Amino acid sequence: MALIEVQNLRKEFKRVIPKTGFLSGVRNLWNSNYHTHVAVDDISFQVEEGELLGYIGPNGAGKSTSIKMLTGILVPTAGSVKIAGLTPWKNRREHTQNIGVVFGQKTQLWWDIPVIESFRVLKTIYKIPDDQYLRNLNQFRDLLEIDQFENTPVRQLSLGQRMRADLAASLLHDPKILFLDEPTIGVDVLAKERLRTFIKEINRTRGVTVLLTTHDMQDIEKLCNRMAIIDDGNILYDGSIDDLKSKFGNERTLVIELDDAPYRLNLPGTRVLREEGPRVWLAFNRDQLSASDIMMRVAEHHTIRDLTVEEPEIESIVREIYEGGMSGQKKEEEHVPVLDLQ
Ligand SMILES: Nc1ncnc2c1ncn2[C@@H]1O[C@H](COP(=O)(O)OP(=O)(O)OP(=O)(O)O)[C@@H](O)[C@H]1O
Repeated sequence: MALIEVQNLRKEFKRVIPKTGFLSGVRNLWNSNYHTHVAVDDISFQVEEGELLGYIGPNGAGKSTSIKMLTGILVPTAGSVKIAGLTPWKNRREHTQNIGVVFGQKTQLWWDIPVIESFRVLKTIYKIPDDQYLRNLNQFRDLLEIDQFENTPVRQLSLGQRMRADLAASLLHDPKILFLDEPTIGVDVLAKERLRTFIKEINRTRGVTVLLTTHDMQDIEKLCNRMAIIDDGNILYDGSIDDLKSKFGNERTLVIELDDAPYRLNLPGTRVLREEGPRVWLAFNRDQLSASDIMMRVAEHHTIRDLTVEEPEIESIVREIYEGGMSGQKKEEEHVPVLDLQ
């Protein structure tokens, strides 16, 4: 049995349709006109122990609502969730012992007390034995260097420091599963790298299963081997990043440096993305053309000094899926128009 089993999960929110006009403020107090908003429509997936799953989607797709149901904060309208055999919103106490949660936008720590005091409060709440607490604290001092700021109140920490403290706090009780909702949001490049290294390390060494939501595709590329793309409350894609690239990322870019300016470089099946002096970036569909075909055609008119083939960026594949859904047909028509050879 998988560690996380989600089946036909659905969440509807009732929203009041506001009354307008005379005394609307008062009349809205007794307003019983609702419309139903479907935040999560019908989601099913499974996560095996030790997996690191990226859960991504555009704003409003339903990611946070899903995470809130998986952590037991929200009760779904329909569907089922079993995590380590428990139903999160029914077995909240036992479930809380199994999970750690970090919301990048909101700290779980107490704002006005030093970080280490927050940790002590958590030690009491989770009934963490002394030896386990000290072992974990020392490891986090080592890996996250929290000793540099553990006596500082949370409100005085930088965002990167706060995220390190939140991550450490979420793991003090040795949870099996870690839910990370945008853990790198707003932090600088170096701090992001440090957080990613830590997440990878605890997944590798402790076998912690991680479900990560993020808008940063670098997080996904560097951390996850599997990703689920969600939009409008439904899963559009669930699979490996390599599969996503090979199924949907059939566009490659050939960067050619010529001896002269790329005059008359107008080849069927390619699209000029950029020109910079003697360099030109040509997009092509690798199912229809090969880099060597293009090279030969270019060599008929120019002397080639250098060339490289760039793989598709996961960022651009995901952007295309957000914009055009999963239809490969649409993407090909839009992105690789056939040009006439001059
Ligand atoms: N408590 C609520 N009441 C009414 N509608 C809600 C509530 N919470 C979320 N929604 C709506 O449900 C939809 C999904 O929201 P959700 O926060 O899950 O999206 P998200 O994928 O996490 O977006 P983002 O990337 O912007 O955080 C949105 O349209 C949102 O407005």
